[in-house]
Amino acid sequence: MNAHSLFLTALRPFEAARRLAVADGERLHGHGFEARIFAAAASCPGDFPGDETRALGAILDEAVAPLDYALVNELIGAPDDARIAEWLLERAASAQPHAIVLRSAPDRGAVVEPGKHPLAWRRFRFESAHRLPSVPRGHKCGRMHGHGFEAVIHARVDAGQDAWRTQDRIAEAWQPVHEQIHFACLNDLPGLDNPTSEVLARWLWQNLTDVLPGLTGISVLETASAGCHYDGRTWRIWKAMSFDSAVRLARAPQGDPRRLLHGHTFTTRLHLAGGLDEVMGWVHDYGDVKQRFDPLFRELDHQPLHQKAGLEDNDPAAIARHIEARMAAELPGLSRIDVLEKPGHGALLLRGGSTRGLLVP
Ligand SMILES: Nc1nc2c(c(=O)[nH]1)N=C([C@H](O)[C@H](O)COP(=O)(O)OP(=O)(O)OP(=O)(O)O)CN2
Repeated sequence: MNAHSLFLTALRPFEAARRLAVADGERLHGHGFEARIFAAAASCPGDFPGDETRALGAILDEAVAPLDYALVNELIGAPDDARIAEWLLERAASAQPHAIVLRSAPDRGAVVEPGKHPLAWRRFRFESAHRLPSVPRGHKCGRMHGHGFEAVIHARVDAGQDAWRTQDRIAEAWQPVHEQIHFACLNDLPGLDNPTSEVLARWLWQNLTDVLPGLTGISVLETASAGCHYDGRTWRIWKAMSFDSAVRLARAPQGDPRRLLHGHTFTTRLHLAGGLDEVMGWVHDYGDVKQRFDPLFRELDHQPLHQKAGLEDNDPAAIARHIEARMAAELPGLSRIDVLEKPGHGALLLRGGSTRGLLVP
């Protein structure tokens, strides 16, 4: 376990107005923003073991509070997404954040990490058919089918530039690609005869890298629960599964409601990193990840976790460790286990300690 690192994440929505000097003038407008923080578990001690995610959420809440129902320009100059995220990074300094991810609208936002260039991101949807020709006979993905795919594209914000300009550059670069893949059968496109998420992510990279300087990563979300991230060199795939469980935090002090029996709809995302199997065109079949997780899923779903041997602590970090111990041998390439107890709040256990790709999508 020594080489592993444990991160926590918390999320806080806020409503705010801002004026931005965008291409067509400086207009007052409003957003339903969402700020997400990532920090090493060691830097956000809680009041008791298992309280760390709440403690991180409290730091983020305090950081965000002045922006909620406010005019952002009164606090931050030229408040594009990256500058707001940088401001929050400073205000949440007590958690020594690894990063802040800001979403100003469902399809755009920025990522800031201390000492690094901010990134801007855009999210796009395309409606496409495909079939995977190499899967074994009877595999459902061998049939012609389709998805409402999504892609999330990250690119570096140039020094001194506004993040919205990078977001616009991403959209401009995306448009010609979108015209090829939206309302199309992916298998018909040159280079996409085996259009897995991984092959599609690489194909998008090849099509975007020359026209989008500063491109850092492409995520392809094939379904709501499965997707992959490609950074031009390596892939990371994930499969998400939800389980509904009864829990109690036995180490919470008397009077804390979390000491009482309660419950959560947990989401776990199992990530696998590696190269492509050149025949299958994938790192590992999403369906197989789900299948291998199934025995453990049955032990967690609709179960009282506080009574489960080896799972005396029921907080997301403890559950992530439990999943890691059970799944590491089952899934070679398992690189990360996320356990969220509600959307945006939970633990991320990185196997091997590398934080590459921690923040996306
Ligand atoms: N590593 C990959 N595995 C799979 C890919 C892929 O592109 N890369 N593609 C498929 C299929 O196209 C399939 O439609 C999506 O997979 P899956 O997550 O298994 O499908 P569901 O969302 O329908 O799964 P649930 O059972 O509903 O969770 C297969 N594998």
